[in-house]
Amino acid sequence: MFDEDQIEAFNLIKDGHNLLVSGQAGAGKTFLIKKAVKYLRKHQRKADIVCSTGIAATHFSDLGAQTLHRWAGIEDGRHMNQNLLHLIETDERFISVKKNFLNVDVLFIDEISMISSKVLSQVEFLIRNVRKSNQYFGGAQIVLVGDFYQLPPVPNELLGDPGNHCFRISWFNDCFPHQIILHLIHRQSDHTLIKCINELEIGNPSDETLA
Ligand SMILES: Nc1ncnc2c1ncn2[C@@H]1O[C@H](COP(=O)(O)OP(=O)(O)OP(=O)(O)O)[C@@H](O)[C@H]1O
Repeated sequence: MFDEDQIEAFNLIKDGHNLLVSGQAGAGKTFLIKKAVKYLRKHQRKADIVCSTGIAATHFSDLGAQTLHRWAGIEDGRHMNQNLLHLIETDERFISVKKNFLNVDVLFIDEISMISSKVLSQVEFLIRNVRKSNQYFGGAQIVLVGDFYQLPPVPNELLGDPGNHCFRISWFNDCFPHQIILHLIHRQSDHTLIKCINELEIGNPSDETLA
C-alpha cells in the first residue's frame, strides 16, 4: 500500500500532470514508478521509462526501460538541436526515436539528478517540434524522478555541456509546478547506514550518526 506522499504523487500522475517526485534512498520512488507505469499501461496509455544510465534502466527491465540518450536519439550530445531534429524527421536510423516522440503519452525520467539542463532542454525541444506543438514536451506528460542530493550531471565541456542541474532551466518550475517529496523511508535493510547517508547527504548529521 502507498504511503501518503506516494498516494499524492500517484494521483497527480493518474490525472495527467507533469511532476517532479523526489526523495532520499529507500523512499519508494522506484516502487511508485513501477506501479504507476503498470496502471497507465493497463488503462491504454503509452508509458515509457528512461534513465540516465543503463544500470538504472536494469531496475525496470521487466517494463522495458532504456537510457534517455537512446530513447531520444541524442547519442553523446554531439548534435545541435536543429540538426538532430532534421535527422529524426528524415533519417531512417531515427525512425524508432520519431515513434517514441509521437506515441508516448507519459514519459518517466528516473535518476533526474544526473540529467543536465542541456540534455533536458534538448529533449523538450525535440519532442515539442516533432509533435508540432507549442506545449512543453509537445504536450506529453513528463514525470521526473530522483534525488538532487545524489549524483549530479556529468559535464561534457567538449560538447558544450557544463553539467548544470536541470532544475536551473528557466522554464523548469513552470513546466513542473507539482513537486512531491517522498518523506517515508521504506527500505528496511541497513536502516542505520541509510539513515547516516541520508543525514550526511543534506549536511545535517544527528548525534547518533556522528557517533
Ligand atoms: N508503499 C510501500 N509499501 C511497501 N514497501 C515499499 C513501499 N514503498 C517502497 N517500498 C519498498 O521499500 C524499498 C525501497 O523502495 P525503492 O527501491 O522504491 O526506493 P527508491 O526511492 O527508489 O530508492 P533508491 O533511490 O535507492 O533507488 C523497496 O524494497 C520497496 O519495495
